[in-house]
Amino acid sequence: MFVEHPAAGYKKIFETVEELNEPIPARVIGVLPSWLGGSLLRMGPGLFEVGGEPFNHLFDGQALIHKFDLKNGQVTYYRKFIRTDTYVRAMTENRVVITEFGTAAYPDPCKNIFSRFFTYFKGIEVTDNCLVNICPIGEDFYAVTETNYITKVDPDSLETLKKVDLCKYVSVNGVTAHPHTDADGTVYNIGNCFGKNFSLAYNIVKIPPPQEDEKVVASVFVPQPSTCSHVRLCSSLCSFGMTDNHFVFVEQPVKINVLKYLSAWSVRGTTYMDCFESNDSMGTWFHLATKDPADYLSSYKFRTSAFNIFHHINAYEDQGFIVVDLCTWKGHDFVYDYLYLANLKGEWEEVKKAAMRAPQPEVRRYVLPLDIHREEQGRNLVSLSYTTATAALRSDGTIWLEPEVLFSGPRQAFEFPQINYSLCRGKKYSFAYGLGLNHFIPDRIVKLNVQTKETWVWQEDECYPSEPLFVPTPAATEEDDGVLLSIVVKPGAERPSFLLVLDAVKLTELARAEVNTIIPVTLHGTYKP
Ligand SMILES: CCC[C@@H](CCO)COc1cccc([C@H](O)CCN)c1
Repeated sequence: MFVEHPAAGYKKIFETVEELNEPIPARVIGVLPSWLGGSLLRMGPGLFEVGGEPFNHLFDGQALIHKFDLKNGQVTYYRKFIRTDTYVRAMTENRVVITEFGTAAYPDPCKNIFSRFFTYFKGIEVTDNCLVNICPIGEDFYAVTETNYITKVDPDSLETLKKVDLCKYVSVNGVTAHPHTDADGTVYNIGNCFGKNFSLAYNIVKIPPPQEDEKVVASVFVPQPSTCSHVRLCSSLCSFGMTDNHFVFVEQPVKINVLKYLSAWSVRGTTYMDCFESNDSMGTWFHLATKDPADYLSSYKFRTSAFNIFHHINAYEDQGFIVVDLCTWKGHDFVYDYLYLANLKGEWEEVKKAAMRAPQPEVRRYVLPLDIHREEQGRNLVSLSYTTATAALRSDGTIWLEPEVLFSGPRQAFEFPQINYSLCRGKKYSFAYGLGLNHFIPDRIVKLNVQTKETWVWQEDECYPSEPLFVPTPAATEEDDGVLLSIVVKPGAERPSFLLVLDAVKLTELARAEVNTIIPVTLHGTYKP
């Protein structure tokens, strides 16, 4: 059923590399589509220790931006560290200065006992380590994590341009690394707001398309705080769904302990990971808001059994229902507990053992009925012919959801999902592309027909790919007429990394562009035509 990795070659994608001073040529094998001329931009961790002090978690390494330029069948590769405050200060002081997701910074050992003591009472310095994604916003590109800091980057020179504090524009403590972009260029995002007197909310943020020389200004779009399931805890949000007329966001039973988060790490060595706690009784809630006018629909109380969710695949409206496709991890234990580097860099038998205890991955379809008449309870309200997902009214006025499983394999996740976004975002669709995680180790690329459940796989021995990005063939009308781009690491090879170009219909290889350097793990990215 799944490939074994006893040689543990995957360790190499979690090791520090140096940035490049100028782009390096890649050796192209195969034939690149002549129309494919642009840049693949991706973010990931690239520095995994400072001054001999290792980072602990997958989301701690210092942000490294990667760029594959494709032009007239030629390919070059380039990468630079983002000059974030956290990176610059770590380089200057040769130690971990800013607390990262799973690694605590300690006061400067060179300072005297008093100044060290008082650093514990200074507000926390929230990290700007934008290692998760690179997103186009209007004409600009921002490297992002999930805190309030986003970093403007030049997509050609990879120079760091400007650090932006979203708190100056909207009341959010952070936004997801997965914004949605409308056909008219409007960018939407969602974030936690643990505002004044802890009025917890999930605020949806709207960044209008750039008018002439108007600054990119965000505004809070769904102002009313949504009733968080718990008064002091809000859920960690990683992505959300957007249809033609609605936003869908899932409140998962992994909560941020706001008191801990805002108490300035007073407990020595607190990290962001220490601020999460699982709620073992709420299950998982779905929330709906309308887009225009912006309004939170508090009467829709959708409930289901507990799961973790980081990545929405797509959501669309059909005959009065909202269809929501998700990459879930069953249960309320926090999946990020299994993403410490010590775990990901372990021996293969250890990696498999850890994954046995973890929440199990499953691609699921949930269907949310929009017109709820207070009719008899228990009846299935979903009347779509093509899905077995159900929704039933309960005596307490909530609506219990049961999913249709689109893909499931023991410790085989279909994750980092991508679609033909420009054609299908918010629309009824057929194809999702994903990175296959084998006991959390990325070792294959998968295509899933979400209507028929048919799958296609690209896999090669000792190869560790990244999230596959779909690029449509110009003027294509077929949903899967295009290519998939993925960065693959093959540690034993003479040229140990390559850009893989697959035909998206059957995942057949068109070309690969090999470079003689290891490219560490990348999380998300974008293709700039
Ligand atoms: C207690 C959690 C706080 C929230 C921000 C406030 O909404 C998450 O904060 C971080 C901090 C560092 C790296 C990250 C990564 O983006 C995670 C992986 N997606 C998230």
